[in-house]
Amino acid sequence: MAIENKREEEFHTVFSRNDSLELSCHHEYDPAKARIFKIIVIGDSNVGKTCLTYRFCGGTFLKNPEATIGVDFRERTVELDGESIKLQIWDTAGQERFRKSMVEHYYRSVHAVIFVYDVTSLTSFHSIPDWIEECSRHSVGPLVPRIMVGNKCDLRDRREVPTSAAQRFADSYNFPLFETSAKDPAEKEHVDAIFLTLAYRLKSHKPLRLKQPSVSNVTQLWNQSEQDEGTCQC
Ligand SMILES: Nc1nc2c(ncn2[C@@H]2O[C@H](COP(=O)(O)OP(=O)(O)OP(=O)(O)O)[C@@H](O)[C@H]2O)c(=O)[nH]1
Ligand SMILES: [Mg+2]
Repeated sequence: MAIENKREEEFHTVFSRNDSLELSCHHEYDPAKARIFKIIVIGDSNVGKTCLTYRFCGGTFLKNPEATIGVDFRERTVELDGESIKLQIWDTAGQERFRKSMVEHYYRSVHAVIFVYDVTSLTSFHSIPDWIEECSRHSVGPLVPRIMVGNKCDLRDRREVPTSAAQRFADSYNFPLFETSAKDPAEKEHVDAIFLTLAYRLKSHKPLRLKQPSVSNVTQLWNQSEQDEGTCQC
């Protein structure tokens, strides 16, 4: 299914700021209902995790977000090949003091992990190994898909993390890499595509196959195309 053809009405979005974790710590399969997948979004404070998840679930750029405390839950149900898939997205806190009591919950029964850095912050990029390490420490299995997202591509003049360096790093972990902007309206579909790529991956339980190192272009992943000379869409 092409992203471009996806109709807005196929999406059902629910927002919740929810202190209860009970809902979120299991994965159940019921053919009568949407399958639920838990995706955690991890990375330094201020990289744009909240704005990215809000962009995907709400379709707009969240102005003046506050630092996330603990976790914010967002959900979006998508229809993929006739099946409803509910993506339950855990927008985690980047600040240590706001996350320390929650970390165990973040990783429990997680189905996919999105590591986010800010392309204008080398520091946030250099933190990614620490986030990967935290993930491993919490027994997230090797088969749980992980992707990397470099956010704030709209700030072209302030870029500190070259695509080539990020791509080399991502390749060394065998993670697909995406660069995007939660802010730039022109990137809306790309943000959708990043999450939907994961959704397809989770639905099919097949590994993402990247034919050669490149900044991942979702359509290529989608079609498993032989010609994946992907470039940043920013
Ligand atoms: N220019 C630009 N600014 C962005 C983008 N995404 C987020 N921001 C800004 O970056 C700041 C931090 O965004 P958040 O989404 O709150 O960051 P976070 O990673 O959730 O931070 P914590 O909740 O503290 O972990 C805010 O001022 C946003 O407006 C983007 O794509 N481009
Ligand atoms: Mg946040």
